[in-house]
Amino acid sequence: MSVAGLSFRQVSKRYGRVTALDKFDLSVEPGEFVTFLGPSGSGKTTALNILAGFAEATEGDILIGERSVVKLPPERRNVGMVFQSYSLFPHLTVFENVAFPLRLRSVGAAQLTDKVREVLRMVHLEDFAQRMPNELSGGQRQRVAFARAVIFDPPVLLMDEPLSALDLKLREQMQLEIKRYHAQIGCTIIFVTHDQGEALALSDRVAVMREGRIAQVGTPQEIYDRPNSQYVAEFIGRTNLFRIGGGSGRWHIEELGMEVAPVDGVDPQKTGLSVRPEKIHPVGGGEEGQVTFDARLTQVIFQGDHVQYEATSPNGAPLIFQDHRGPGTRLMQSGDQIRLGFDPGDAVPVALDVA
Ligand SMILES: Nc1ncnc2c1ncn2[C@@H]1O[C@H](COP(=O)(O)OP(=O)(O)OP(=O)(O)O)[C@@H](O)[C@H]1O
Repeated sequence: MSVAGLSFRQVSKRYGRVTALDKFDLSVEPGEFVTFLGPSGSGKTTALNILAGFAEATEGDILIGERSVVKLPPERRNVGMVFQSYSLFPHLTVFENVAFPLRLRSVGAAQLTDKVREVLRMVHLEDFAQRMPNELSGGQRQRVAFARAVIFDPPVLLMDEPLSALDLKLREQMQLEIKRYHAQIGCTIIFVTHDQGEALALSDRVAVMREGRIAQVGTPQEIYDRPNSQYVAEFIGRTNLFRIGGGSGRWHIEELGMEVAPVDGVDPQKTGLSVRPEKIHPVGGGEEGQVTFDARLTQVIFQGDHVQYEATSPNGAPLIFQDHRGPGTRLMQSGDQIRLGFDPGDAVPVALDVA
């Protein structure tokens, strides 16, 4: 099987006065697993539909491999698809649904049967080959759709919320299957989800979308550890966002009533400091080099392996932090006065949303 990279080049899509995609630019390497992540309406499905050929770009170009595909119908783009809108054929059995792409390609009977069995085994549906789609659960249908999409070893596989109908356990199982499939076959995958955990778990790179554009694209670790903006920091996981006040010289963190060293080349007017909850810890006092401050606990949420705390700073700003529990750790109580601290290196400058 050949593996193809792809690129969106300044692709825009307008529906009347709505701009669903706005000069969208992205290059994906052959074999890469890239996820489009973003809130409802940010343009994820539009980007995938245009790549698949189900919608036409208003302007711009799309390349799969070296070839522009914008003039090709969906079936000539040679991509596998698991789309909610691209449902199973209701009058065909599971076996025939899955075999369909091979019949289109005139694959011989023996090879076809072997291959259908193999992919049905992969999605744990080998005993369901003779069922009709209306005799399956939503999750089973999604797995048949996945089997049908991958059966012809497509160089590019597109998936739009393929796991949304599954319960948590099955969802995690299918995530592993998709990861295993990708590691084994190495095709290029474009995956759409609004589940950030799923995006971080599966992808080589995540493109965080906002109003038809990419707000940030990077590895899951880059996106989580080094968000470039308040939008990305708040969309991926939870964070504490501190405002910077004061003039030149040292920066004044308003919420904590304290000063920190400025970061070169960063405009404090347009910048906040994002500190992830797990980077803030209770401290004994006087920790060298740490930013430390007083707080009062307002909420203690026990989560098994860790505890999630909510607190307020002396000037009433809300804070969140979490602690992993060592053996015999005493849980703090709501109302406790504590001292918290973080390493200044864990405060990431992020562009503030313009009000
Ligand atoms: N056929 C259409 N006609 C008019 N507007 C559309 C059409 N399809 C999408 N839009 C608009 O384009 C924008 C992007 O929609 P899109 O479906 O790409 O978002 P999404 O990020 O996939 O959202 P969701 O997570 O809800 O599926 C939205 O404002 C949507 O209302």
